[in-house]
Amino acid sequence: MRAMNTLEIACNALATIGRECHARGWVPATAGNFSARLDNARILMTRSGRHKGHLDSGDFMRLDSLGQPLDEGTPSAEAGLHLSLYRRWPEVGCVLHTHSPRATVLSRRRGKQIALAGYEVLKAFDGIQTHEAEVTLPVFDNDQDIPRLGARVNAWLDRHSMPPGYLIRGHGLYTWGRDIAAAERHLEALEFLFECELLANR
Ligand SMILES: CSC[C@@H](O)[C@@H](O)C(=O)COP(=O)(O)O
Ligand SMILES: [Zn+2]
Repeated sequence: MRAMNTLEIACNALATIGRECHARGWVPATAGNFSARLDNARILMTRSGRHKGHLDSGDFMRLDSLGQPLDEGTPSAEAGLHLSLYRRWPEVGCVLHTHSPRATVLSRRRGKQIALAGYEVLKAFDGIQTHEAEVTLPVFDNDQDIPRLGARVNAWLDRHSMPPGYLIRGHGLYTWGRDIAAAERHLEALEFLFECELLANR
């Protein structure tokens, strides 16, 4: 049997994450977008408007590091937010954006950031070895103008160390990792922590 190439492996892995996220209600009604770094020059990105629970290889396209399409079609409307993260951190290999009810409700309830502290599951994040830790997620007001939203995100990231993700108010979560598995782990950990925060502050 022929071995799968990097592109096929990434498409399959992101499609699997899409199915799992859809089953959990985290990517309703075509919401969300996913990407993975293929190599130094190319990013694999979901096409705009595709249902993330039913992704196949035709639902992805490749972009160069500046966001120029390398395949025909229209990439995610939020591709610019993904590309900024890849440009900022060469070690980032995958970016996942989801619209879970928990992330949406929590982002509407709180101020400009959410602090997560004292949880064992914080150890799911790279570099954290104890529950006696705190991570802070910024919350940005939503904006349909993605370059303008991206500029606000970048201004915050310029002044802080890498968070495990960020929330967009009333919209959803962006998270990432050094590879697809790490980004998925961060997504699951953050969703668990969001649920804990909501349960604790009903
Ligand atoms: C179902 S509305 C969701 C969109 O507005 C957007 O926020 C989103 O996550 C998906 O956009 P897409 O262009 O398909 O990547
Ligand atoms: Zn979205």
